[in-house]
Amino acid sequence: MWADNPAMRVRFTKMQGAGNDFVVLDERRGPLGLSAAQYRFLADRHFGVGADQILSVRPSPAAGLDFEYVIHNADGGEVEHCGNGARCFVRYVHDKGLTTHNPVRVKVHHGAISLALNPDGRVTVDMGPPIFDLAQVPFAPAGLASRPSGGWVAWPLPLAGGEEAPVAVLSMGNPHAVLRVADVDAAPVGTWGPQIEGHACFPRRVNAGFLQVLDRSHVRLRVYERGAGETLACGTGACAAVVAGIRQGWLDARVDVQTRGGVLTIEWAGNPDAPVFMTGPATTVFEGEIDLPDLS
Ligand SMILES: N[C@@H](CCC[C@H](N)C(=O)O)C(=O)O
Repeated sequence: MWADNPAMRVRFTKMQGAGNDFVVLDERRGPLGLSAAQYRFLADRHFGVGADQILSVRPSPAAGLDFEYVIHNADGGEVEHCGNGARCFVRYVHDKGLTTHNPVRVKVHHGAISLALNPDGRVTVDMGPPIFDLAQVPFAPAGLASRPSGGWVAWPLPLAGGEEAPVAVLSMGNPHAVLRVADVDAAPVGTWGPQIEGHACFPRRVNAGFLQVLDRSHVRLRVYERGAGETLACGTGACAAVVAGIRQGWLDARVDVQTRGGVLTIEWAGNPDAPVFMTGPATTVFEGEIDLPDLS
C-alpha cells in the first residue's frame, strides 16, 4: 500500500482524549511540509502510527497568543477544530515545558481558543459560541423544507432507500449534524453516518452525531466524524449535541456526555453569544519516531 522509500524521520507523541487519538508533531521550528498522503500514512493503524487526527504544534502567529495548532483528519484533510485534540494540545505543551501559562491561548483555524489545565488533571476548553448561521456551517438545504421542532429546526435529510434523518445543524467552528435517537447502541451509525457525512446539503461534508438523552444532565453520544469515521469520542460533536439538546429544551446548562471512550462535561448558558465549555481528560500514550515514506 505504501511506498518503502523513507524520506524523513519524524518524532511524534501519541495522545488520546476520551479515546479519540492523536499523533502530535512539534512544528515550532517550522512546518514539516507533510503531504496529505503522509498525514494518511501517520494515521494508518496498520502501516503508520494510527490516529483519528494529527495535531501540529506551531509557534504563535500573533501577540497575545501562545501557540498555533493545526489539525488534519485521518483522511489527510485539514480541518478547523478538534475539541479532544485541544485538550491533548494543552497537556502536551505543559508536559514538554513549552509554556507555564495557564490558561493557554491558542490560534486555531477560525480564531483563538483558551485552554485551562485543572488541578485534577482534566482540561477545560472555552470553545467559543456555537454558530447557527447555516451559510457559515456551511449547510445549503436546497429543496429541503425545515420542520420546527421545540425551539429548534430539524432538517429532514433524505437518505438511501427512502429513509430520512431529521438533523439539527450547527457549527462549533467545524460542521455538525445532530440526530436524536432512542438508543445509541442500536443507532445506524455505520450506515447513516457516512451518508450524512457526505450529504449534498453539506458542501464541506459534516460530522454526524447520534444523541441519546438519558435525563436533563446525562446523554450518550456516538459521532461519525468527517474524515475519520466513527471515533470513540468527538469533543466538538459533544458540544454541538448538547447545544442542540439545550436549544430543544431537552437538557440543562451542564451535561455529562458519555461517549464510548469516556465522559466529557459540556456547559452552555443557552444564549447565542455564550461560549461553550468542555471539560475532559487528556493523556500521553507514548512517544516515538517513524520514517515517513516520500508520498506526494
Ligand atoms: N475529533 C474531533 C473533531 C476532529 C475534526 C472533525 N473530524 C471534522 O472534520 O470537523 C473533536 O474532538 O472535536
